[in-house]
Amino acid sequence: MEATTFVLFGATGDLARRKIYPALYNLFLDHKLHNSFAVIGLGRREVTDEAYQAMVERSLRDFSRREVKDTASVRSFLKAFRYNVLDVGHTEDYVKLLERVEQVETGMGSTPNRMFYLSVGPEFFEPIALNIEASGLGAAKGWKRLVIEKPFGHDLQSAQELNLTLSKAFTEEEIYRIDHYLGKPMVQELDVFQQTNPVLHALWNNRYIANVQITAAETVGVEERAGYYDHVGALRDMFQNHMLQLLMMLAIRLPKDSSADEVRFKKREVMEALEPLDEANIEASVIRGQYTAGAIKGIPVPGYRSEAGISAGSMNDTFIAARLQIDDPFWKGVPFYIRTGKRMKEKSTRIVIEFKEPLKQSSTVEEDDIPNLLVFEISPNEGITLQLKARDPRNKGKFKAVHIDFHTSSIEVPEAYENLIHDALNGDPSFFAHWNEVELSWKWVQPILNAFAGNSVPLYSYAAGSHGPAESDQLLAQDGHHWWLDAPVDEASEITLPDASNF
Ligand SMILES: NC(=O)C1=CN([C@@H]2O[C@H](COP(=O)(O)OP(=O)(O)OC[C@H]3O[C@@H](n4cnc5c(N)ncnc54)[C@H](OP(=O)(O)O)[C@@H]3O)[C@@H](O)[C@H]2O)C=CC1
Ligand SMILES: O=C1O[C@H](COP(=O)(O)O)[C@@H](O)[C@H](O)[C@H]1O
Repeated sequence: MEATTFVLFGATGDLARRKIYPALYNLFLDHKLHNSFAVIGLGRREVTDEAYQAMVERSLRDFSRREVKDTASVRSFLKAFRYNVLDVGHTEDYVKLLERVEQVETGMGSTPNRMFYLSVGPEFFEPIALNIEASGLGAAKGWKRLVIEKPFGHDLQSAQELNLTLSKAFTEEEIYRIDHYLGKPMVQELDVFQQTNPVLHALWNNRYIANVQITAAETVGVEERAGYYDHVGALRDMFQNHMLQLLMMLAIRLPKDSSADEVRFKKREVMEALEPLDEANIEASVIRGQYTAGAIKGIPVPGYRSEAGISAGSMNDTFIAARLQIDDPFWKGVPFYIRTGKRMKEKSTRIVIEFKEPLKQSSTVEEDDIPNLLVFEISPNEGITLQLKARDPRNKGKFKAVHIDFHTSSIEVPEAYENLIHDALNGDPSFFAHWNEVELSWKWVQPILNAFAGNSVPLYSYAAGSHGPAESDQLLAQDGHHWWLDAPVDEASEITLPDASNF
């Protein structure tokens, strides 16, 4: 870790308060911040340094996963925070910012390494990057890095344009594109499990795996974000970035101790091997859904079109499920089923790997079908479960499922933003999205965007509190598969593996 000036655009915003300050605080408590570490928060509001520090402190109390009680350490942490007024469009504000940054760096007596964190709306990414370059803020003796939040573009063309503009001020090596799913501890473990466990390594291919199911289900609706979400939908908001990143992390085959460059190269290979969809036949592989009124944990909730700020005739997707195929020697013939949606039965992000049954004659789902599954629980719970089919000693001729479980408590593991900010401060890009991945993701998604825009794909409805449209079940059923581990509707929302019995 080196001395760093952390220049935070959007310092008074929601993301900064909910994620960035708590993450920095936890890094501070874990002695992962350099002694010469300063934050300069920016926004249009007139805020004194003291008021800014009080706001940061409040955000720790409201959102930190750790109890904030040791006032001496909180005070010591807050000393690093200063605030400057800056309106993105005012070039003179960048000149004032440069003066402040230099003053702080001189005070610390440190090499001026600068991390510019853009926690602002996407319409500001380009002007900020260009003004950093024009004002000289980016010309310090030390390193400079740009951390950029999603969304990275609205479609393929706008993403390419954004990247071109950013590249006028920052090289690819200096750009850290945040995809917070890549910061989730279990996602960071995926390649390690596969690389370091000979059993998993040997099974990680189309000879043994029947299908892979990736789910990110949310119980929340559009919340306060109608203006953003109604123009974006589940495809852009979750699928193009988080879901495809999960697919890449699961499907890459890496040699042990791979470098960041190798990880990114292999992810790119996965995206290049993803079979493109035929725009004229998107509905064969993609299910688009929108929630109607229903109940979440027994509490009635309105349908999407009745949410505040959503137009009555909105055709926006709040759910998407898709079948993807990777055309490479390891994965050819293994369907990857991906789904994500708002207002679903439970909050759960997980990957389920279903293994093939060597002796099974037919591919249809049988009554007492007990599959061999490997389940990665990513959030909100963290854990891994191996479900094995075994003989039931009390019930001759029958089988039962046995489970090998490993689960951690959420207090024990760092949050995604802690991992990511720590990596960016250390110059480790392994868990950030490289431009190649982002561009290939948009390229793969673009025919679906076009089909949605032209309404050539049906928009199926699903009741809030369900597992999505019935057609998403059909997508798997036609291949002889079904989604595993969906919690029964109208029962507790905890996921329970069927017939759980631990060794
Ligand atoms: N909130 C979240 O959970 C997530 C957010 N993101 C992304 O992070 C980014 C920030 O989101 P969020 O914090 O929710 O947004 P907010 O609207 O809560 O905050 C926006 C911030 O930008 C500042 N700002 C707005 N206009 C200007 C301007 N003209 N010049 C300078 N500063 C300005 C605001 O300060 P002021 O009003 O004082 O100028 C405020 O600090 C977005 O790109 C979003 O997509 C990504 C994932 C999750
Ligand atoms: O990026 C986003 O992610 C959240 C879901 O994140 P999670 O960590 O809670 O799974 C989603 O609610 C939001 O719409 C999207 O922009």
